Amino acid sequence: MINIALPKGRLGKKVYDMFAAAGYPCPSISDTNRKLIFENPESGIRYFWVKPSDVAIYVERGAADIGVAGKDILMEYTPEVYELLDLNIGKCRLSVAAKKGFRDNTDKTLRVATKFKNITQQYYRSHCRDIDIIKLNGSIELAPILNLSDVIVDIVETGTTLRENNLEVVETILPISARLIANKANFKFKSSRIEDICSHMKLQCSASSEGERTYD
Ligand SMILES: Nc1ncnc2c1ncn2[C@@H]1O[C@H](COP(=O)(O)OP(=O)(O)OP(=O)(O)O)[C@@H](O)[C@H]1O
Ligand SMILES: O=P(O)(O)OC[C@H]1O[C@H](OP(=O)(O)OP(=O)(O)O)[C@H](O)[C@@H]1O
Repeated sequence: MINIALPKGRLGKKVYDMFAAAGYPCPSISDTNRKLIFENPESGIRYFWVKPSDVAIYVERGAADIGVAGKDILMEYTPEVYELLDLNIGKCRLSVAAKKGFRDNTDKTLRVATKFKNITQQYYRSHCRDIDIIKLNGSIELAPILNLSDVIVDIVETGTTLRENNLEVVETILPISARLIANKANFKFKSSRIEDICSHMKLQCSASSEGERTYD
């Protein structure tokens, strides 16, 4: 049996559709009821719906053999997993953004609101810039508007949230996409099965590429 952690939410359906098209469907799967585990005994595949930021934990600890997580999550939490494949979906960027016209041109400690504490710390350390991190869990764009922070470090996909709140990208830190990851020990025990899944998924990546997005 191969246990696969799927991210709930905006990535979930796209990711499952890729697995199904790659030859690993699970007819009973649904994201509209409260069931979390779905099994296809014929193909020996079991899917779990997991909170996106938790996928890497399930995989790292072996509760799932493989799973799909955004590069943002992998960079932030650096789980001990194998990153097998860039699925080329869930494309976005992690960016520094601020109110239109903001310039970081004083020596004052910069106040940065973000969900991504570790990436933010690393980024500003590499720029030798003193910062005060304000850890938020959502609606990050509110922080500079209400003067809770000077800038934010957050995900930008279409740019709509920034635009509708009169913010703009200052700098891009990291391009992001969804990655297929595997538990290190389970990969050894189940290598032929997992490699098989990986190569079938790879064919889907090239077949169903989202294409290049244009950003603001
Ligand atoms: N517009 C976007 N906003 C956030 N994440 C995005 C976006 N576009 C693509 N992604 C990718 O999708 C992944 C899952 O995002 P989603 O918003 O579904 O989860 P989340 O609500 O941020 O996760 P959690 O509930 O675990 O905090 C992100 O980790 C990122 O890699
Ligand atoms: O560039 P866009 O297409 O507008 O997407 C970016 C927005 O989407 C995410 O928020 P999410 O919808 O996950 O809500 P949140 O504020 O609760 O994190 C992200 O944190 C940005 O706010």
